[in-house]
Amino acid sequence: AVNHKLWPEIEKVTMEQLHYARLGVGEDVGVWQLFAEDGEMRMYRREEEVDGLVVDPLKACHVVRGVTGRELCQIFFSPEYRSGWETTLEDMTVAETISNDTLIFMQTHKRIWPASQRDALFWSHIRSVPDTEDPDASDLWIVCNHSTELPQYPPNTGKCVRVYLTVCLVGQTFIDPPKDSKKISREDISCKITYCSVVNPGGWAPASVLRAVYKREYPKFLKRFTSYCIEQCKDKPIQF
Ligand SMILES: O=S(=O)(CCO)c1ccc(-c2ccc(C3CCCC3)c([C@@H]3C[C@@H]3c3ccccn3)c2)cc1
Repeated sequence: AVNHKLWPEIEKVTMEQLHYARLGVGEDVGVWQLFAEDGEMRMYRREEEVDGLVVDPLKACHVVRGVTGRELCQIFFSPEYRSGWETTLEDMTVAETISNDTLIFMQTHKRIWPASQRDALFWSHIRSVPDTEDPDASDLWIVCNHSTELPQYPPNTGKCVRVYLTVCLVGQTFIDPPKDSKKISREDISCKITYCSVVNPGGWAPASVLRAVYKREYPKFLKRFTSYCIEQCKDKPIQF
């Protein structure tokens, strides 16, 4: 994929998102508001508008037991699992396969009344990176989704308004070694997740409506996604 014309952007945005995800909510610029909590899940947002459109950045931290960062990111990245966890999807197609770790998705999301229906066209890239801060720690896995353009999918031509998004999901595996050097099992592993998203709704939608949608949909999405991963992985050999 290194010779693809999008590669410089993919490299830049993915590494920027990795840095951004690793900033704690205290270290980041701007004030994060905790707006949802459920067990180990903490969901923060910042209220931001661009041209009068709500584009509230979102950052969610969670810990999921029994799956690795690699397994979690592979499920988030792979098209074949998406309909199992992305409940707001009406349609999804892989518009281009750039390489085995980089795809371009065209997705139509279900209409969320009273906003008009949205679609999203974005490249999606998965990679693992060594943890620079702690060389003993396991690799970080990241999936980065970033809006892009393709001539065969011009925006705002049909019924849907095109959203513009940048999303990342970062997973890091932690192993709690079992006693007397038994084989590591799923009870001994957990995964720390950071999910970041900025979604520009593309066309006008009332701020109050969008904020209500975000408040309702994001916690639901992350809970459903993580339980889906646990379900998918539980009877399979661990992929570190
Ligand atoms: O992480 S992903 O890459 C996973 C791949 O699917 C992703 C996540 C979210 C979106 C998304 C697209 C549109 C909208 C809105 C904007 C105006 C009307 C619809 C929303 C709103 C925030 C709410 C929402 C949040 C979570 C899940 C679905 N819905 C979210 C797209 C992709």
